[in-house]
Amino acid sequence: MRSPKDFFRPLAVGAPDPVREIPFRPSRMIHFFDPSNEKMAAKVPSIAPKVDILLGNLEDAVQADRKEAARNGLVEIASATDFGDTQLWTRVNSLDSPWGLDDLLTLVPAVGHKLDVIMVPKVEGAEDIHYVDRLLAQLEAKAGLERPILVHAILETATGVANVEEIAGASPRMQGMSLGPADLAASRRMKTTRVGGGHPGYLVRQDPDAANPEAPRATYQQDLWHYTLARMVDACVAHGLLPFYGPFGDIRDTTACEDQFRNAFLLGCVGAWSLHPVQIDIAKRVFSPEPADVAWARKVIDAMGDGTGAVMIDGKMQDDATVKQCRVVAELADSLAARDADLAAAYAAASKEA
Ligand SMILES: CC(C)(COP(=O)(O)OP(=O)(O)OC[C@H]1O[C@@H](n2cnc3c(N)ncnc32)[C@H](O)[C@@H]1OP(=O)(O)O)[C@@H](O)C(=O)NCCC(=O)NCCSC(=O)C[C@](C)(O)C(=O)O
Ligand SMILES: [Mg+2]
Repeated sequence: MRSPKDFFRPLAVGAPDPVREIPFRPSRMIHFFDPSNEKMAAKVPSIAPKVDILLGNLEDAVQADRKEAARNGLVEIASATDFGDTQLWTRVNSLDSPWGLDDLLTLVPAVGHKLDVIMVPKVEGAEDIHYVDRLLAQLEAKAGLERPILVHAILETATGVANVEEIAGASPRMQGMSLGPADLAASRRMKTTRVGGGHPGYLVRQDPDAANPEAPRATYQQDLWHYTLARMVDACVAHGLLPFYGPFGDIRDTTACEDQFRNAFLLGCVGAWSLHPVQIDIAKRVFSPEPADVAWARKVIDAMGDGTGAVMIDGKMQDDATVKQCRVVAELADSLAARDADLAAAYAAASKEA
């Protein structure tokens, strides 16, 4: 293990200094596109201003014989497009694949100055992050990059979940994590064939009615992903990283997608993946606090003065802890509103009414 004194030293001579804190930028959705798919690639300039993060996917969902086309397509798109304040990410192929190394060797010199974050799939432990960390430092030094490229891990194997804390703390480059429910289900031998979301068979059933044991008993579908997501959120927050829900594969079921995203939002995630244009607005809506909640948060912050003591507002007790909860909501609203005029107007109107 590196000494804490060395943790923030560059891992290659000439590489940029590692960041001390992960910058928070609006991150409500990571929109996936396949750079080898001409139709999707053609939509990039019009989608970029509508999303917080655009991700050129090189891994799963790109056919094996299209891997090079996807890699080269991403270089072309990244070079030709002005992304404004939208972040550009990529998901490279896994470290044990025939393509992962070439992805990094191609992308960093060619478009490293445009890439904010590299998503690494199937991360199993700190050793995977250490490998990428050193390699990126060497490539950054060689390319003369002035800011470090950050790393995002997908949690999609049982071993990765078991090692989630050490992955989160493996490098100052660690920006965040996402849940990978499809690979994780396979790795754990779970018996769901869905990509994220609930399952009708994973339920609890109401007790029988003693007076009428044969009467139908209500069942309640449970969240298969709650445990993993909660562990991931804690590991991320403990290490100053941003947690994201991953993909929701049932594109047509926009209602269940919204529910799953909202659970993740309430639990502490900053965003989710959008796999199809229809999921962009769902993520935008869900991961932006409700105007009424923002107005309430501001009211509590105003009433709490220096943030200590206890007061009653509209019948509810407020104190040093609740003002912190309210600051979380208000600060997120402020950072989103700074980039979104409609949201800024909605928050201002709701605060005026409150
Ligand atoms: C689901 C699919 C096949 C339906 O694609 P479609 O063409 O059948 O859908 P459509 O409704 O007919 O599409 C309408 C239009 O939108 C376009 N379009 C469609 N999607 C996009 C997009 N993302 N970005 C930009 N444009 C898009 C599409 O090209 C079409 O354009 P057109 O009107 O000109 O004909 C398609 O949306 C798609 O391929 N999405 C990305 C899938 C992906 O990236 N999967 C990997 C992430 S999930 C994962 O890896 C799991 C994980 C974490 O690893 C793990 O849990 O283990
Ligand atoms: Mg996967």
